[in-house]
This record gives sequence, structure tokens and C-alpha cells, in this order.
Amino acid sequence: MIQKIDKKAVQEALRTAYERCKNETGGKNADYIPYLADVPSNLFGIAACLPDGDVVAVGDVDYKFGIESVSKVPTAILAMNQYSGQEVLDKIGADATGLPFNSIMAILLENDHPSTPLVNAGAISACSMVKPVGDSDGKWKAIVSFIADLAGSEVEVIDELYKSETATNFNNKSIAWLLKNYNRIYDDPDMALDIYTRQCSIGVTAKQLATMSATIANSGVNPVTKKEVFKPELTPKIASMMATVGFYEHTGDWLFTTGLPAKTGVGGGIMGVVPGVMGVAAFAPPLDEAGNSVKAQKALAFIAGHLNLNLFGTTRCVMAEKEPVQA
Ligand SMILES: NC(=O)CC[C@H](N)C(=O)O
Repeated sequence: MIQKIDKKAVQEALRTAYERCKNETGGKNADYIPYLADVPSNLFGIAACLPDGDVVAVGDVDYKFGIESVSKVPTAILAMNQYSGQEVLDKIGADATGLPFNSIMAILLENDHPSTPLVNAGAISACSMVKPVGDSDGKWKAIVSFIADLAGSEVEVIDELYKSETATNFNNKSIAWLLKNYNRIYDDPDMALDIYTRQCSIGVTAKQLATMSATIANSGVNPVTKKEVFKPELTPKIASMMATVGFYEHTGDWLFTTGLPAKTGVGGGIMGVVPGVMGVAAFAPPLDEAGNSVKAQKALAFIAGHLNLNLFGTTRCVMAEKEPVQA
């Protein structure tokens, strides 16, 4: 069955989700990265970007927060775009770990494999793959301009966050060097780790996240700028990775509840992709124990249910065509 929805329905769903969730008090800001502990906990925004490039939004949607692990999505796509989906599958993998995002155990259990580019190990490995290999500045330019192309607007690092993460990323250092030991780092390990830390420190708004996910939903063509950012065959690849591990050890619960491929970050952002339909995103800093924003996940779960965005459902949600303008 096909269910047509229009911009008004999306706007209404976002507003209702905002009203329902704004007083939610569960969760706690990440504090293992000192900068994140100080972000105001009551910030809350929701945005959606539609195939015609229209962005609908409610709440704190222009506040720049740390993209954190949502950045694993663009870098995974970039690596697949530069090499191929198959090569990323061979070099990194696409398995769920069922374990926390920064798990060292996951690397050992997967027989020395980083599992998926959407956990820390695989993301550091993906950063090591990004071309030009051996050229830190070149790699960084490739990543930051790829994220800007997905978002349709410039992005930059929040310096204070980058410093805060760099001063405290001991666990990630161990991951980088453990992967090096297993030949799963394809460039200098310290350089790969630094690129990963920097990409996590990029500031984005909920509107930018929604546009990034709309570009993914729209087969790699940014619906705002119309630029072809990546190969169309990569949309189902990245959506499947997001569905598999986007909420780490809570991914099964999330997928069961919503049927929406989505990726979270400890900055409080969540980006959800409805392939062929739209991108949705939400942001609120307090997290559950797996590092997923409590309020943002409640809001997106409501929207997914309300608009029938569940990819496993028998009702397919599509955007209604705009009424042609009368001559
Ligand atoms: N889940 C996350 O957002 C984690 C990202 C963070 N930069 C880290 O590596 O720990």
C-alpha cells in the first residue's frame, strides 16, 4: 500500500513530536568528553528535509553541536565512494557488534575485524582508508568537503571540542593501535585517529543533519543544491549499515520500534534516513546508557510511527507531488 504525505503532514508531525517530548527529562549529557558535559541540556530541535529541498524544523535547529558519531556515516560513504562498497566490506565489515561504540572486546570477538565503519574501530579504519592516503591535510579536506556537500552548507570544527576530545581519547588510541596490530589500519594510525577525532568535533545544526540525511535518502543527490555527492548505489549500503548498528547495543530495540535506519552521536544528534522519501534529524544532549539521545530518539520514534516511515511495514510512505502552479 502507498501512503502519500505532504509537507504539512511532516510539519505537523514534527510539531507534535516536539510538544510531546520537550518535557522529557531522562538521560544525561556525555561527560567523558569534558566539552559535552557543559552543553545546555535543555536544547532540543527537530528537522526534516524533503526531496524538493524544503526544510521543515522546530526548536533549537540552528544550534551548532558536536556531530560526534554521526560523522561515521559520511566517512563510510566517502570510503565506499572512493573504493567500493565491497572493498569497505572486505577491509572493515558491516556486522553489528552488539557492544558499546568504543568496545575493544568487539575487535577481539570479531577475530581482529573492525566490524563496521559505524563504531569507533571501523570509523578509525575508514579514516585510514580515505584518499589521499599518507596526506593528513588532503584527507581532512576530502572529509570536511564531503560533509559540507551532504549538508549543502559549510561546516567547521568546534575547536574547544576538538581539544577536549584529543586530550581524553586514550581508549580510541588503544583501538587505533590494536587495529594496526591486526593490519586493519590502512594509513598511519595516529593520523587516522586524529582525523577521526577532528571529524567527531565538527559542529552541525539539526537542519544540516536533516539535509545530510536527505541527500542519502535521495540517492546521493543533495535536494537543496542538486549536487551529485556520491554514487546512487551506496544509499542502500549505508542505510543497511545504519539499520544494523546505528544505536549500538540498543539497535535491535530501536529498529523493532521504528523500522528507521538512523545514526546517533554522543553530542545528542540523531540522523534518520527514509530512502527515497526524506531525511529527518533531531538533537537533544542528554543520552541513555548506550550514548543515544533520549529526547531525540523519542521524537524520531514518534515521527516514524506517525508518518509510517517504517521500512519493514507494508505501507510505503511517499511524498505527494506538489500541486502544479496554475498558469
Ligand atoms: N558515540 C559517539 O558519538 C562517540 C564519538 C566520540 N568522539 C568517541 O569516539 O568516543
